[in-house]
Amino acid sequence: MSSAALVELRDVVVGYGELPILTGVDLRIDTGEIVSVIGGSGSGKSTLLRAMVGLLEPAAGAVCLFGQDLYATRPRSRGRLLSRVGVLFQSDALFSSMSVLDNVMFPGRKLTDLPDAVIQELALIELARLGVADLAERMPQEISGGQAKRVALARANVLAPELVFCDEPTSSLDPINAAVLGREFTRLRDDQGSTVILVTHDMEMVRTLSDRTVVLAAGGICAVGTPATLERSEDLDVQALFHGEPTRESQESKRA
Ligand SMILES: Nc1ncnc2c1ncn2[C@@H]1O[C@H](COP(=O)(O)OP(=O)(O)OP(=O)(O)O)[C@@H](O)[C@H]1O
Repeated sequence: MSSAALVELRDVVVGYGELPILTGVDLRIDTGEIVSVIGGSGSGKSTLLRAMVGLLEPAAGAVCLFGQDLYATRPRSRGRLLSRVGVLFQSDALFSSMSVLDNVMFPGRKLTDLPDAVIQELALIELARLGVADLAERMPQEISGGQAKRVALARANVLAPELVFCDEPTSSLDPINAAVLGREFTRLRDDQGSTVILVTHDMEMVRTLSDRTVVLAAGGICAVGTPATLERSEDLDVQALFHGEPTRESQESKRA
C-alpha cells in the first residue's frame, strides 16, 4: 500500500447551505510539492482551500490531512492536525489589535507549550527572513499591503509547518514583494521540506514555481498536471487560463 498523502480529497462535495460549489473532487498532494490551484473568478478556489484547512465541512466525501479524516476526528485531534498547517488568508487577516510581533507569535502561543522567549525568537527569525524584522513593534495599520503579506507569511510559517496554504499570496503586490514571496515558497519546499498549496491568479507564479497545477472549472477539477503539460492542453478552460483565450485550432478540433 502506498504511504498516506499529505492531503487527500475523496469524492468531496463542498458548498454553502444547499448550494454545492464543487462536486466529485478527488485530489492527492504529496510531500515537498508546490501545487497551484487556478480557475476563473468564482470557480471555487477559496472554497476548496477552506475545506482543506478545516473551515468548511464538505457535504459529502472526505478531506484527509496526514492520513487522517479532518472532519471525522475529534476537536482535539483536529487541532493537532491543524497545528502542522500554516495558512495565509487572502485578506492577510492580521489581528489589528496586536503588534506585528504578537501577530507572528500567535500560532506558537495558541498551539504549543513553548516558552514565550522561544516563540519570540522564532517569530523574529521569520520576520528577519522576510525582511520585515524592523516592523516588529508596529501595528498592522502602520504597515503597507506588501509588508502585511510578508508578515502574514511569517506568521503562517512560524512553526515550520509541513503544509502551507496560501490564498492569493501575491494579489495586489508589486514585483519586488511578489519575488520575495516566490523565493520564500521555494525555500519552504527545498530547505524546509514543506508542501505549499497556492490559490492564485498569478500565472507567472504558476509557471515558474509550481510542480503541479490543479485547474477548477464547471464545478469541479477539470485538469491536473505540470504547468508545461497544461500549457499544451486542448481543454478550452485550461487554455483560457494559460493563454487568455482558447486557440482556434483547439476549438475546431473540439468541434470535429
Ligand atoms: N460564504 C459564502 N456563502 C455563499 N456563497 C459563497 C460564499 N463564499 C463564496 N460563495 C460563492 O461560492 C462561489 C465560489 O467562491 P470562491 O470564493 O470559492 O471562488 P474563487 O474561485 O476563490 O473566486 P475569486 O478568484 O474571485 O477569489 C462563488 O459563486 C461565490 O459567490
